[in-house]
Amino acid sequence: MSETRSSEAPTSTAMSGAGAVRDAFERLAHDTSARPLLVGLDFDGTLAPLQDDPALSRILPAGVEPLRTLVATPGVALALVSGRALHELHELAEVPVGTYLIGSHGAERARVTRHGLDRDVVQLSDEQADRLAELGARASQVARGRDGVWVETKPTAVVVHTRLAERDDARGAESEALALGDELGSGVLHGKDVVEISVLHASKGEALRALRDELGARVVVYAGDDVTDEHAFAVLTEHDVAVKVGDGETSARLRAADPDELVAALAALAEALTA
Ligand SMILES: O=P(O)(O)OC[C@H]1O[C@H](O[C@H]2O[C@H](CO)[C@@H](O)[C@H](O)[C@H]2O)[C@H](O)[C@@H](O)[C@@H]1O
Repeated sequence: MSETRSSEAPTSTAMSGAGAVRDAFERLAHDTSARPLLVGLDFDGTLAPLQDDPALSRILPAGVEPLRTLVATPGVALALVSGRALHELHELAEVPVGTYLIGSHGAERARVTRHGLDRDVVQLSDEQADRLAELGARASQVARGRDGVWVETKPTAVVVHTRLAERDDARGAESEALALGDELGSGVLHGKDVVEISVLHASKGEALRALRDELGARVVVYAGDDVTDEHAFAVLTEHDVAVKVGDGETSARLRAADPDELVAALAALAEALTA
């Protein structure tokens, strides 16, 4: 039933080096034809270092001010594009008013306003809601008896987390979760120590492309760390800027070593935009 989205093998090796991303961002800031500019950023592993407990994830302090500057710059739009449930992304990311939030890998969308979230509400059909409930129950069975494996429930998906489990338990749980996704899901994402089974078709790539079209963005910057971010890289053009954060195969042309390096490059972008 499902479509597994993590197996689309990225092919190229990104250009690394602390200066490469910063240089590309600075060039973009000085190129006035690159407006409207849309900056899309993944959250976990990109703006926020990975944590054993997802509730503890926070944007790096050095990233807060650059994001404010991006949103305040005419001709520039900021979007966080995450697998997180929208309400959770809003709470954890603490982004400025005006930021677009894309949650649940594209299934949810909102804009941050002074009065809270202006959001599109996700409506599950009865069939989808029933399937989500069944997925939750079946995912709990996958976790049962496996130390460190636990289940997160989101508005459109369940996630089997394995970061805290020993290798055999993690592998066993991931393999059973993938099979469960094939049986009952509409889409399966195999990310970093997570298998996410959704009852809706959605992807970061489709959501990013829709936002780009709405805003009429001429250039898009997108940065992300996980295999699920490859779907966003895949919709970019040769004029856009794709940045893989951390290790791993990717179709992105540039690579930042970690969230610290990415955030430093965002600071350079913000500074160049206001110079
Ligand atoms: O698209 P993202 O913003 O990267 O969100 C993807 C998933 O993020 C969370 O899991 C990941 O981060 C956790 C906290 O650092 C980490 O413990 C886990 O191993 C990572 O996969 C979140 O819990 C998931 O629901 C998101 O889909």
